[in-house]
Amino acid sequence: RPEGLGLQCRALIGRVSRRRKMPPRPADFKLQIIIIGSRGVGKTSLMERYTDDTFCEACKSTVGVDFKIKTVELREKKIRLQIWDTAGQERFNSITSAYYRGAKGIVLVYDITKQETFDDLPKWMKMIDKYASEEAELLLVGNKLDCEADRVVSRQQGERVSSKHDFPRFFNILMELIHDGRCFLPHMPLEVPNKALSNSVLSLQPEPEVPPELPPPRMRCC
Ligand SMILES: Nc1nc2c(ncn2[C@@H]2O[C@H](COP(=O)(O)OP(=O)(O)OP(=O)(O)O)[C@@H](O)[C@H]2O)c(=O)[nH]1
Repeated sequence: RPEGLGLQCRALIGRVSRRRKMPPRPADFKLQIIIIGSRGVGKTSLMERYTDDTFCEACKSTVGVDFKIKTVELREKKIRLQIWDTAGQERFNSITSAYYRGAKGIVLVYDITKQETFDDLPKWMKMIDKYASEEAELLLVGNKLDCEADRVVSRQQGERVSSKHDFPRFFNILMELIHDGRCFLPHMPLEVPNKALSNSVLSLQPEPEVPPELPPPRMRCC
């Protein structure tokens, strides 16, 4: 064994273990996002594609709620996203509505190939008005753009809904995350009406880094 190798190894191990002890830089912001919309529009698929880059072709319906965490960098700020995926079935509304309050961003999804999911939007808007915080920002998303041949909801119809409601709180944070490229929903074909971006991410108050609330038992499997 060449002389000094043992020493070198020890020195390397020392360096590695010192590096391991370095605590990760805490997030500058914590952001809770909730994904809502009718059954089967692709809420879980959006979340899983975003957090794990996976796509499940035959997912089971979500029961209650599920969540995932992802940390992203945006404009040199570290943002820890806690993404809540909710069941689209009405019978879970009493459970899912409890998760609206803490959300800073709400992604409301419909399926461009299923008229009824678009017709359900007013029902979801009522849920938002009733349970979500006034400051929450909303993003309307038409999903399953890869099924263009089966489209029944036009882009203009989506645009009309967003302008009819004309929420001042529409889009801001979430649009920034999308436009950042690396961030929210980068791989999925989506339809989001075009609106100006804002500085709202940077105007958020920093929040202390606390562990997420305990999730409900995971009752979903793919
Ligand atoms: N073609 C296509 N299929 C999709 C897309 N997103 C989701 N799906 C499929 O649509 C089905 C429903 O997807 P989910 O993600 O489970 O839908 P969900 O909104 O979470 O459903 P619930 O939990 O019942 O509310 C699954 O078979 C997915 O594979 C998409 O963008 N394109």
